[in-house]
This record gives sequence, structure tokens and C-alpha cells, in this order.
Amino acid sequence: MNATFASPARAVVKPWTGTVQLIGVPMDLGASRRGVDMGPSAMRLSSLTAQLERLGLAVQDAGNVPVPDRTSLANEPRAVLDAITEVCIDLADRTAAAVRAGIRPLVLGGDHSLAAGSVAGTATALAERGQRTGLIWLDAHADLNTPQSSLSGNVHGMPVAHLLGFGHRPLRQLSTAIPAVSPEHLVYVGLRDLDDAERAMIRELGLHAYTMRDIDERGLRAVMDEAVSIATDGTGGVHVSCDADWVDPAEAPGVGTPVRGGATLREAHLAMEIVHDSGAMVAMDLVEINPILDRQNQTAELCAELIASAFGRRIL
Ligand SMILES: NC(=[NH2+])NCCC[C@H](N)C(=O)O
Ligand SMILES: [Mn+2]
Ligand SMILES: [Mn+2]
Repeated sequence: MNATFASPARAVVKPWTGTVQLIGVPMDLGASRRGVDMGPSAMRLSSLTAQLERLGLAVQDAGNVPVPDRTSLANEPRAVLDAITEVCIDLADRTAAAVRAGIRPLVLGGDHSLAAGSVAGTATALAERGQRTGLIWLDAHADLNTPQSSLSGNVHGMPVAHLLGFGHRPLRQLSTAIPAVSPEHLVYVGLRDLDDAERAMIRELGLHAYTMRDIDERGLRAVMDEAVSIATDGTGGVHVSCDADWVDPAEAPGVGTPVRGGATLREAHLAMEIVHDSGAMVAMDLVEINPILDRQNQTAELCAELIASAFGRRIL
């Protein structure tokens, strides 16, 4: 008699239906390598909108946040920091308005410094409901430097420090919630390239940090289940800030700061599927796509598929 195997019993989670608002941030001011300012264009040229609409979602494209031209800043660090702060103030208003209206902002970067604004906006909207914000940070990097601790001076290595209330005052006060995110509600997944100052800060604050070794040893499912549990404990929702460089560069070569030994394609999809099934995601960033280093937009296309998994695309 032929044995019969039932597919593993898995609760089918009702996909979220609603409106996703695309917000482009064509900014590479926070990075030393040029090119991620073209990330929003690359994403809009991918199958992103078609994939989200295929899921039954309404897609609103809110266009781009205005970003000052780099040449007007004469590469002066303080002028660059002030310009990024201005962009983040504008972005925080936009993401707060979307979350307040029950719309999910999907912020397309652009370098990761934008998250100091996008997450702050989510935190403002949730604070108005008396709630704190969970933050899942998918990244090879911790982005936990302050202007004082940074070795590079690049602001894309700083957003998390500012969301936790450290660093440049105007950039760490973009939310009505101070700090925008509490240390116990932040979870890193995919870390593999940290500065010494960031290691010390992670230990000092006791931050929840799952490295690539944790994923290797315990599996993505166990790590991501814990990450979701931590980010939803005591919060009103989760902001997922996804740096495309958390995926291995063999799959995602077109990123601003590639680091070998990243998540596999399936690990990246499973992470997004677990996020979707949690029902807790209220906003998402997808940042650091660099078309100059990409191959025929493959990284943007991969990210479009990952976003679709986060918004409910299923295999079966
Ligand atoms: N979002 C990123 N790609 N961040 C890279 C940061 C690299 C380094 N830790 C720095 O602070 O300069
Ligand atoms: Mn990174
Ligand atoms: Mn990053």
C-alpha cells in the first residue's frame, strides 16, 4: 500500500487586506558609496506593485520625499547630518499619517539613515494610541553608532542609536515618543559585521541580537519566532526595517555595503512569511538597494518578492 503523507498541518493565516503606501526616499547622503539613491526607481521598475496588487492589496504610490542635492552640501559632515535630519522629519510625518490612517507605509530607500525618520513616525502614531513600537532590524549591520562613535562618519550606520535616544539631538527627537523605541522592544536578525563600539553598546544595553551564527545553529524559524515574540511583547505593533544586505550578496549583489555569509533566499522568505503570519507588522522599510552594483535589477526583483511574502504571498 502506498504510504500517504499529509503536508504538515499549518494554520493558514488570513492574509492582511488593506492599503500599502509606497514612499520613496532617493537618498545616499548617509553612505560613502554612491548609488542607493536610485533604489526607489529600481524598486518601482520591479514587479513590486503587480505582486502586491495580485495579493488583493490597494497600492498607493506617494512619490518621493524631497532630498537635497549632494553638491549643495559640499561634503561637509554637519551639513550632511542636517540634510538627513530634514529628510527624516518629513518622512516621520508621512509614516505617522499612514499608520494613523490604518495604511501600511512601505518605505523604499535609499540609505538606512532614513529609518531614524520612518520608525519615529510609526512610534508617534502608536504612541497616540498609548502603545510602544516593536522594531525588527534585518541587517548585516547594527547601525548603532553615534556621530561620536562612528569610524566612517556615515549616518546610515547610526539610525538605531538615534531611535534608542542616543546621538545627535535633532535626529533622536523625531518622534513624540522619547525614545522612539525601547531597548527591550528592538530585535536584530542577521548581524555579521559590527564595529567594536556597537558590540559594547549591544552588551551594555542587553539588546536582543541574533547573529548569522544563531541562525546557522538554531535555524531561521526558531530565531524569527523569538524575534516576533520579543517585538510584540508590550507593543502595539512592529516596524520591520529590512536592509537588503541581510541577504547573502550571492543572491543580492546590488546593495550598498555587501557582506558575505548572509541569509539564503529561502531563509529571507521564511522570515517574511513568519512576519506576515504574526499579523503584527504595521510598517516596513526596504533599504540599501544599489543598482550600480546589481545585475539586471535582480536585487530589486528579489526584494519585491520578499516584500510580497511579508504582505501575504503564499506558496500553497
Ligand atoms: N545600513 C548600512 N549598510 N550600514 C553600514 C554601517 C557600516 C559601519 N558600521 C558604519 O557605521 O559605517
Ligand atoms: Mn547593512
Ligand atoms: Mn542597515
